[in-house]
Amino acid sequence: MEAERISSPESLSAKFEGSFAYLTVRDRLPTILTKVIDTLHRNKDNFLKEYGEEGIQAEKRAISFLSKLRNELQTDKPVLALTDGVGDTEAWNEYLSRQQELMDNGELVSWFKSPWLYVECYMYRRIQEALYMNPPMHNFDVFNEGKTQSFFESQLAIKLLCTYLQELITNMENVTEIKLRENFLKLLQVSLWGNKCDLSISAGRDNSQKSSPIDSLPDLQSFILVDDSSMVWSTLVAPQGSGPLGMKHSTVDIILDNAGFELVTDLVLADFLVSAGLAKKIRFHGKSIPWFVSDVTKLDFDWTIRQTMAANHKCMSASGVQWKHFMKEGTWTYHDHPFWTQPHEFCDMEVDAEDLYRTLQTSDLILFKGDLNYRKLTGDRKWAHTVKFNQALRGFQPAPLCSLRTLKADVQVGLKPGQAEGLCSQDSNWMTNGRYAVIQLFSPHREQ
Ligand SMILES: O=P(O)(O)OC[C@@]1(O)O[C@H](CO)[C@@H](O)[C@@H]1O
Ligand SMILES: [Mn+2]
Repeated sequence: MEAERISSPESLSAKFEGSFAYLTVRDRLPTILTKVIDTLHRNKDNFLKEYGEEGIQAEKRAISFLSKLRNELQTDKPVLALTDGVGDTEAWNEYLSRQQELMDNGELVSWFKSPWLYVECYMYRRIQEALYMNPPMHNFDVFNEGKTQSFFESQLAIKLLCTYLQELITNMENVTEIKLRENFLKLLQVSLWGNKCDLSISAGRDNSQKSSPIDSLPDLQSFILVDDSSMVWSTLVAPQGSGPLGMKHSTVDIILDNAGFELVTDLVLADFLVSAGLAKKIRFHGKSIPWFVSDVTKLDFDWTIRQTMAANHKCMSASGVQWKHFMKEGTWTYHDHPFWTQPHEFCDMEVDAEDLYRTLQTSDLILFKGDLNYRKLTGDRKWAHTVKFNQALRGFQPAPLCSLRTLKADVQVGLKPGQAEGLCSQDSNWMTNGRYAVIQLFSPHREQ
């Protein structure tokens, strides 16, 4: 494993002028900070109503902290240690020291010189610091409005999807294995394309699902660059090559990404897995702080189930009621380990978050949703496109795992020779425009 790490390519970074990382740090991150500041301004009256003068003072201090942060970023100042003294502060500051050791010629870790993955995660953690340092604002989710809006803007697609799910469940009894497999593959793809709807890539602008998620699948098929979905199915139904369909008592872990439409697609897939007897337990993993604009927190997760239950639409509310029931009886559980909101590459997990790694080792299949998880799986490095997924994981192999990701960052491994060149000639932004996707599996049980 050590040899593999030594041969790892360089991290993506804003130091490569003109790269997507560079443009993100230069343009997208300051825009997001400006929107956060605007959100605090707009909520001034609410803070006054809720907390009186103390609320207003806290809001002012948080805004000034965030304006300073934006300035630090834009002028490429050194990255500062966190001072808020909460549970993960030390881990963050220790990670900063690690980054410092990687710098050449005594240069300081800074926004435009250090790994993009690190500084981008760090920005979201600093936004949280602005709130932690200014109670009573510490529980305020600066991204809440965008997340709830994206859920409401996708209502039609959500209703269609819930209707589709309820029909599948009603007709589940005499379904053949071929049909079951077909339905599974469809819902896996719906969950995959749900990842188009994130608000970080659009710097907070509306990016919701407007068309029918099932009807669009055939047109999207050719945009899936790596499609290991048949092997995902095999992993689910007979992981060790034994056991009849549905007898495996599998645990499936879903590492969630975005709230809004994407979360609904994940819940629908999870419902199908349980209702079809393909999984016995689903463990959802979300974020413990607001993260990358649209990522799911526990509040978003619970809110989404409540909203779905309360919908004035038969199939949607039936789905919500079922999901609430799964949570209540423990068939579904929600977890938010702090590691998910730290900047580490996942190959560090076994050492830096051993408890989480041990939990994931008990999984039969781990689904990693979204682009940021892919970046962390592959370390956000300049891999050649033909490098095997397994190699880019650099020893991160807790259990069979599958990435469901639309491409929104310039890292992609596991392509066939010539595939990337072909894509480049058709669409020069293929790695970052979210039009393409992968369903990419690593399984210790199969030859890589
Ligand atoms: O993980 P997600 O929600 O699919 O994507 C998050 C994301 O849009 O944020 C970054 C842009 O700031 C991109 O690298 C990345 O694709
Ligand atoms: Mn996200």
